[in-house]
Amino acid sequence: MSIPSKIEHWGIVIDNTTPKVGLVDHILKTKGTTPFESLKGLKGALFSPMEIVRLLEEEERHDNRIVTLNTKQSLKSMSSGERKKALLSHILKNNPDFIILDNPFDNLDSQSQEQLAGRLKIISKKTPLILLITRKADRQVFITNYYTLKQGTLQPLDNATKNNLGHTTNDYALPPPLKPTNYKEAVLIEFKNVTVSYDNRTILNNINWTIRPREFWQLKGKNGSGKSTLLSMITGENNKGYGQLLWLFGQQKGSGETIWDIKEKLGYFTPSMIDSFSGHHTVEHMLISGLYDTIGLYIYPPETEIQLAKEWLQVLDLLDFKTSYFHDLSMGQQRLIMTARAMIKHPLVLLLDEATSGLDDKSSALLVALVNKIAAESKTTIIFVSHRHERGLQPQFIFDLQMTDNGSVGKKIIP
Ligand SMILES: Nc1ncnc2c1ncn2[C@@H]1O[C@H](COP(=O)(O)OP(=O)(O)OP(=O)(O)O)[C@@H](O)[C@H]1O
Repeated sequence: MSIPSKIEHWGIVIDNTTPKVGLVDHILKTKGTTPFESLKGLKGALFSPMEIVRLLEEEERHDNRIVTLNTKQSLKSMSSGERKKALLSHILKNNPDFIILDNPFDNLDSQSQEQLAGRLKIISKKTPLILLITRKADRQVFITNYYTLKQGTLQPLDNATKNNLGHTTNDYALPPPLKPTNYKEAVLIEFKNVTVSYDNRTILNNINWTIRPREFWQLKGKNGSGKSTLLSMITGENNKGYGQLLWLFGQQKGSGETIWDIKEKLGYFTPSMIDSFSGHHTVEHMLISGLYDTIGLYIYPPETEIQLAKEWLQVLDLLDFKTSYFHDLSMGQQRLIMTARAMIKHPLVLLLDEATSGLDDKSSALLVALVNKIAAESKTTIIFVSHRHERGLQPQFIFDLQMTDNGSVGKKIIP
């Protein structure tokens, strides 16, 4: 197909209530009509988290390595930033006529965001791009036409929507735990000179990190710096901690603790937990399931737990959705519920891994407000992982993974 001489690009500002699959279908169906007249007859490619989930499933279920065919590393073992780079390179190899990019900057550290912005600018000279974005900061200079979806049709973005960054919180107190903790030690987690390597490549170099009760940490670091690796050593999912000086809740790693001993003390949320969850559970039951360390509830809960869920829903301002199905909520609402689900038992440590990725500004602000509230009103230690400078987040400490040729070193920063 021939590409028109004047290349047009579109930015579509979406929020977490926008049905993205429907939007992409809409764009593909309406190419050739306003505002996509110039795409008539052209063949597009999709760059999106949904596409990465699909490729991961291809790899997992059918051993079909589409994107990483010529590399040693599987998509699964790549960091999220590396996955995005691999997908974009794969798409470009196929020379699409236009590309729809769903929140391409999400999950990228600031340097990778700049690199991607530079790459897109170059691509934009030859290929029409349609950018779906949820964050104002992700607008690109080469895009002059911004749209938003209203009642199923795309309309030029008005100033009111452009500046809609408001958020609300309410004054309900955080519900207390059903069972108070009896943890008495001064330290919760301790890494002493911990080093992790994969395939002779050092990822984490001599990490020293002491985490105490009631602390509020942000874990930062560029893509591939080892944040997920470090977290997986805390959750017990990574066996690289064995034989190292790593203590979890007073016990040295590998000294007989079970994964359930650890899970009991942790509350954990990362958005991929929702991607892979397809059950039909009510919002109330999703919340209560955090008390059982399951995702979704498989028993009838006692009255005390139903009451507790109600109090949490009041805090979240979602009481009206108590009996709705979890999967019918917007993405922003789902993230609030999953954060509260991870917190409902008042774990010793609440781990939130990229909890705001893909959220629009308003939903991110609500989630950040909830996390700050948890920090202020509970005894739980928080570890919040995010690439973005999260506006309004109030951590006491930052653990910064700084990449070197010999793996990342960790630095404690007081913001
Ligand atoms: N099982 C594995 N085999 C080989 N390499 C791995 C494996 N797991 C992680 N890595 C590599 O270790 C490095 C750190 O990955 P990790 O996912 O911990 O980074 P990250 O800081 O969480 O990145 P991102 O912000 O992009 O998610 C990456 O280069 C990744 O490719």
